Amino acid sequence: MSIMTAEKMLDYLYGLPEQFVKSREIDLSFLERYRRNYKAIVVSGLGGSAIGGDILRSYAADKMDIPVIVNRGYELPNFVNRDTLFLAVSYSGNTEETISAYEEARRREADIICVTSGGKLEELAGKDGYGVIKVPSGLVPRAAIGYLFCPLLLVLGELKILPRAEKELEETIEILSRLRDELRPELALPANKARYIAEELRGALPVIWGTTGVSEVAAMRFKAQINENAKSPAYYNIFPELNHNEIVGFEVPDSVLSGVVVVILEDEYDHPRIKKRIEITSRIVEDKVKNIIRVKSRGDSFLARLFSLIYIGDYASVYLAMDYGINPTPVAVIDYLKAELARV
Ligand SMILES: O=P(O)(O)OC[C@H]1O[C@H](O)[C@H](O)[C@@H](O)[C@@H]1O
Repeated sequence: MSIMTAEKMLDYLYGLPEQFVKSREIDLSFLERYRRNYKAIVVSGLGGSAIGGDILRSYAADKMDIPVIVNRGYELPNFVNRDTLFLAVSYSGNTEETISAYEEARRREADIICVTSGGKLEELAGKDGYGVIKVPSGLVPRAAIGYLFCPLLLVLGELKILPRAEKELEETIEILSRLRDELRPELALPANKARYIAEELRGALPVIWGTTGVSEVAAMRFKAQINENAKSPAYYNIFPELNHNEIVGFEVPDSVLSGVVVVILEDEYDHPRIKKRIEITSRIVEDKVKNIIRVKSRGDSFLARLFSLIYIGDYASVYLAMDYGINPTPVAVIDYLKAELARV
């Protein structure tokens, strides 16, 4: 494991708690004209910029009386109209799907706020007269998850669509600050949970399981971080859904399953029936796969618990990259894809 190749990404990871601290200083005075009764919130973005929307969606599920929808594409659902608050999130500001969705939201006369570090999105929003929350540049989108999520939470809090989450943010900062010491590269196995997970995932096919609620988004994030950082395939699913299909897929010959490592992301507040499902399912698959790793969330509040799982997964994905001798930061194949798309 060489720290050199991953230095940049490890620095970004280390700085995550400070992203929450800095985000609390965002000037939200522009929100005066957004004080309306919206019928829906739509967050539009891709990859590392969309996941903040998913966190908001799951966080808001038991707190809001209007829906939060996450849109990952060029087009918008039919319901989007002038009663919609449309949050366009793109770290670079240049993701074509998000720009297309933004333009569609403008045509539908939705109220729009952009979260970006610049690019075309900032330019368009400036020209069209919409609010822009500018986040610091110089990171990669997936490393800016604090900067990209916090504004969504703060905007909805300021507009009284969601209760303010100051205490939750405080606890999240505390838990992440503690975790980064426990997960730092210098801390060896087995005490370092992220290094342990990476070690187990090396040479394996990662299958990540979360649960509806807190760990669902963490599972989705971990899968994507393994893809982009470690350049490895990975798949995710959630309880109870996976008990109705994926669980049947463990009857194939050993040769197919012997390379699979299942990571289960658990939360103390998981529904009691979900806890039972996790136990039974683990028993069913444990002799068939290479290993099962169980990871528990930390903290009390929803945000702290969710971000604790995200943080462990983020570190594990970078350690997996290091174990493979891969630089976690560049994503050459995505750059290639974008260049090819730009030609047509
Ligand atoms: O946040 P954006 O700049 O809109 O980028 C959205 C996505 O674009 C690319 O595909 C990157 O490789 C992803 O990591 C990123 O999350």
